[in-house]
Amino acid sequence: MHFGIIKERKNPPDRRVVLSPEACKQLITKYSEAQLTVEPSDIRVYSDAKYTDLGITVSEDIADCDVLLGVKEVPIEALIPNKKYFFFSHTVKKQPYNRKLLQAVLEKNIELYDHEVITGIRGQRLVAFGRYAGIVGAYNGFRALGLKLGLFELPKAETLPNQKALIAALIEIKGLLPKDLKILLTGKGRVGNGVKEMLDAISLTKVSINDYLHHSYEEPVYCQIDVLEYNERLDEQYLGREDFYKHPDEYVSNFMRFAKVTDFYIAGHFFGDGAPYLFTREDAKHTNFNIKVVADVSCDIDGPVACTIKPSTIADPVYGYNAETESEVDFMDKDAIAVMAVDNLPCELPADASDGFGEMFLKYVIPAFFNNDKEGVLERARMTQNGTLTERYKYLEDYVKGKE
Ligand SMILES: NC(=O)c1ccc[n+]([C@@H]2O[C@H](COP(=O)([O-])OP(=O)(O)OC[C@H]3O[C@@H](n4cnc5c(N)ncnc54)[C@H](O)[C@@H]3O)[C@@H](O)[C@H]2O)c1
Repeated sequence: MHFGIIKERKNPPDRRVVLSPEACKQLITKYSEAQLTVEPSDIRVYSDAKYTDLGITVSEDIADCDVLLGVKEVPIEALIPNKKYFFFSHTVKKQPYNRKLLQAVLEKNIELYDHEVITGIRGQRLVAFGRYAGIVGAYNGFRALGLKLGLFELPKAETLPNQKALIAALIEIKGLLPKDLKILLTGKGRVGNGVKEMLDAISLTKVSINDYLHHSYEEPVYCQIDVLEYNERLDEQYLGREDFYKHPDEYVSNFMRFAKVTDFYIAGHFFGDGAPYLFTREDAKHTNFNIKVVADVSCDIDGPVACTIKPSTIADPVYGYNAETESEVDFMDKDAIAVMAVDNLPCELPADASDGFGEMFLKYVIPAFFNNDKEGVLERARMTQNGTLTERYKYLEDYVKGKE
């Protein structure tokens, strides 16, 4: 089996890679029958030399590879026919902007395995960047808070080398945070726990929901909540999280009790179809609404977190939302809520994100090539084969044909 690490070609440039030099080394050491070629790249976070230093082949010639590994969508003209490809195709939700890409994959007889649908037997995702979105999202949130309140200026995350450096920068400004700051975090998945990792790394005190809602503190504190804390059933029964996932229409938001006491809100939840908005534009107008800074890692636009009216960019990460006029304003305006809603946060931490992703890929995906895919990992992630959609992805047929 000959693996190829492809050069990222999408714009804006993405510096991440599926396998770091160290991960490549591990792969060829563990599987003597594996071959590996890395396509040269001048934007990748790890230089070509870092690969060659470890004895990994770097070459423009990847025509002999069987399996090509990338992160972002591969431009159609760069797709090599008859190969197996792994990348984020952003087609599984029928995204209109990638219809042509999936059509080209089928025309070129490519076997596409999308990272987003690499799952375990119970349907859980096995490889993802969410943790890194949480890590950078928390950092960027503090950066926005410092600017908004005029308290401190943190460097941009992308200028720092790794998570350790982000933590060190936050520790330096910790003493400048408002003494009574209350931070709310929604979500307990990959993103939510990535955020939590950062809050814990700077030793912020975590408090219970009851204490968060009813007590005042003389130090910054945070509270992490999940769906059943920010929603409640219309009939007030408690039926567990699965019930919420299955019947979101039977719930209403219970978020305002938190919004009344929160200064800085970090959104790290997943928002499912049909779930109640956490807070609406009307809620944000309420005199009791206290949130001044939002780091929206979830980043659902014009929906559950009403002040997220657009995604922001790494270059210009913070904008302001005026609740009264429901419009974008300068985030430094007195009445503006400062919103950080960068939708490609892991790109700001390309080395750590690549290292972490590669570890998961080595652990969960690579073995499947050598054990006859005994866990079904490849089978579940294979979207196309022999020029057609596989059974599991047949629901994309009308999308591919341009009918929806
Ligand atoms: N801004 C970025 O750069 C970036 C990067 C990665 C992920 N994200 C987004 O962050 C969000 C969270 O991702 P994650 O990887 O932490 O997800 P996850 O599946 O690991 O965690 C999901 C969390 O949301 C809650 N949740 C609420 N409604 C749910 C539902 N209907 N189904 C499942 N879980 C539900 C879960 O209880 C859990 O706490 C996603 O919307 C994702 O698109 C953003």
